[in-house]
Amino acid sequence: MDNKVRGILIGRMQPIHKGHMQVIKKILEEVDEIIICIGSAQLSHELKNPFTAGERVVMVAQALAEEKIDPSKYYIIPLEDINYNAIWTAHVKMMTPPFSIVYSGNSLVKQLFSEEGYEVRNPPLYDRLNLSGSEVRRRILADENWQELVNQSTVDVMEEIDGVLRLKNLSVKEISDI
Ligand SMILES: Nc1ncnc2c1ncn2[C@@H]1O[C@H](COP(=O)(O)OP(=O)(O)OP(=O)(O)O)[C@@H](O)[C@H]1O
Ligand SMILES: NC(=O)c1ccc[n+]([C@@H]2O[C@H](COP(=O)(O)O)[C@@H](O)[C@H]2O)c1
Repeated sequence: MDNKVRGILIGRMQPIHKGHMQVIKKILEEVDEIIICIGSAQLSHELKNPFTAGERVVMVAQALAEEKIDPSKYYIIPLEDINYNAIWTAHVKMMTPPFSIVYSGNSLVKQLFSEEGYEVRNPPLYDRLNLSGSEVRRRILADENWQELVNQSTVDVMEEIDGVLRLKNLSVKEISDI
């Protein structure tokens, strides 16, 4: 198709946070273009996966714009899960521009792509104690400072979609379902 070196980063981005942003910048030092794949696109309105694929696309796009990352350097692709791990890499390949390097810290993702002969790189984890989607969601529910873990544009999108209230309602529902 062309001879650009592309890397792919797959994560649920529930929501995108400053750890994702740092790793995206690091990957862009190593490849011509990055494919940012928003995983488990079919999931939303769950405590672990509160935001829709569409909302996550907006959060990712606006955070990248806020960081002034050249839009010609990335693709944002939502990707649904499928039931069959053995053919998942083919599903990813079908839905994305061609890529040769896979960046992931997820052992299953690494195993599936290595078995298919892809080069797999383990990107560094930045301030992992604080920079994770789980910690952002925990702080939202605990009324702690989650805003410092994400870009200002993500705080703005959360406000637009009433994301804090959604998460709190989901946690009430989960407790009442027990
Ligand atoms: N702090 C971080 N530093 C660097 N990369 C990160 C960091 N957090 C996540 N990533 C990258 O994002 C990918 C996973 O994305 P995902 O959105 O699932 O992140 P997460 O923060 O671990 O989410 P959750 O806590 O909701 O499970 C990982 O494979 C890793 O490459
Ligand atoms: N069979 C499948 O659909 C399959 C297999 C491996 C990973 N995935 C997805 O890839 C993403 C990996 O992200 P994490 O590194 O955050 O777990 C998740 O959305 C996960 O569901 C899907």
